[in-house]
Amino acid sequence: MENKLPDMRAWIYDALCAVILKGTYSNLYLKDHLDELPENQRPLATRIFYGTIQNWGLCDYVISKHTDRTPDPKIRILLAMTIYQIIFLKKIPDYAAVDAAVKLAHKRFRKASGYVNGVLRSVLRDKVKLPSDTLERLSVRYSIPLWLIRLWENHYGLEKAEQMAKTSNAVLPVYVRRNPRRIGEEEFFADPEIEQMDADMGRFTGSSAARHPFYRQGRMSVQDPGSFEIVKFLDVQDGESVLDVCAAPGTKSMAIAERLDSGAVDASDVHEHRVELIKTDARRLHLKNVHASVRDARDLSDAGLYDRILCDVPCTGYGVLARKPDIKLKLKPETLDSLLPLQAEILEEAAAHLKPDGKLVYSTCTLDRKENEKQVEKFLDSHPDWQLEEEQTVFPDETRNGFYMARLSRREQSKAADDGMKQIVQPEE
Ligand SMILES: C[S@@+](CC[C@H](N)C(=O)[O-])C[C@H]1O[C@@H](n2cnc3c(N)ncnc32)[C@H](O)[C@@H]1O
Repeated sequence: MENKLPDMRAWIYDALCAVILKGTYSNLYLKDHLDELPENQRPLATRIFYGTIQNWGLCDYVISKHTDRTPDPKIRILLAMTIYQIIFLKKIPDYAAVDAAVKLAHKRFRKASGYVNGVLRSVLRDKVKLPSDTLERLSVRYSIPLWLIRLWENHYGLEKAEQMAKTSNAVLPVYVRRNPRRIGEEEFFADPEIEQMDADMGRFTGSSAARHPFYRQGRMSVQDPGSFEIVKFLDVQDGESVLDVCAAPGTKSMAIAERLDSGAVDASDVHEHRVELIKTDARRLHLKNVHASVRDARDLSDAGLYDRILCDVPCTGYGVLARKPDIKLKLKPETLDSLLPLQAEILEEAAAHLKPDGKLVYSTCTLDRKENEKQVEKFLDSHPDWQLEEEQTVFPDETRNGFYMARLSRREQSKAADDGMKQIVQPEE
């Protein structure tokens, strides 16, 4: 009988071609295609797939040391995924990884199989030395471009730069957030696949959170603890009105709305298809207090005043590289400062919609002072009636993503000035 199951390495190779050559998002590719593999092959295939993406720069460096030719992009992918296995996967014998690659090369691009064999045999024979310069070594070892390692060292010091580079390759745990409206703490954490961290968050130890009954029943969501910190930092009180101006896919909006008995969240985003994600998730979680709409945060002229505003602005995403390894493939120095004007405009526009006593949180999932501290400093310089209540940088580590958050409010004096009637003196009769 003909075997209809795909060869695992051919499957991984096709998956990497889709991500690296066509720009398909890795998580979406897995969502649509992982079940083509037998269940017992999925964890290893996922590891090799993500591992190759995370270590793309290192694998490419090794290739460059073993061949004078620039390989065809497809052959480079096959070489890289095999080198990843040779360097990192102790359980796979080197010869097995190389044989599988040569067989696949023979099937897919017959003529080049000799070249693939030659490069890989050379990799097995001679170990590659990493550069001796510290920053260059970090750059190659963790597949982060040198300009970004330099930026991190410059902004946060060498130790933190190394931590960020290292954890960009971490395999982070999956965390789940309890929906307190639909399930009590005791029942939630009695589930054998959820390890309790605090009253709301747990570590998910099962194979798929999205297939867990609690997820389908709207009793839990997937969220990184660093992202949930931003929600807590916004400090929303029951009954308050909340505006989330860059809300899609809605993770933080949902976390806020679940914790309100009264009060509502206006969750808007500029991309229509992403606003659909907010609506779908609000339905799944049975949240009627989330109002999703398409809106450019640079023009909120149709919005009123709010008690709490969240500006979770688009950013370079250097804090979430471990969970979104595709970002590593697209890192380019020219994109570095490209979002600064948009972030500043969003903050400026949103601030005009805060009630006098309200609080606004500006947050990013990146580690870059220009997008974080400097952005807030610039805002405060041009708004002397505002103050920084608190700011926090959460560095990514082996357990979670990295984030920046700053809570801003108006100063006491300006609150009084905003309350116009107190300043009016009645004319004498
Ligand atoms: C960091 S993500 C937000 C994540 C979201 N807060 C959550 O917790 O699920 C940034 C969002 O900003 C949106 N965005 C980009 N430019 C925008 C603009 N001009 N106005 C509103 N949203 C924008 C993007 O579509 C993206 O969904």
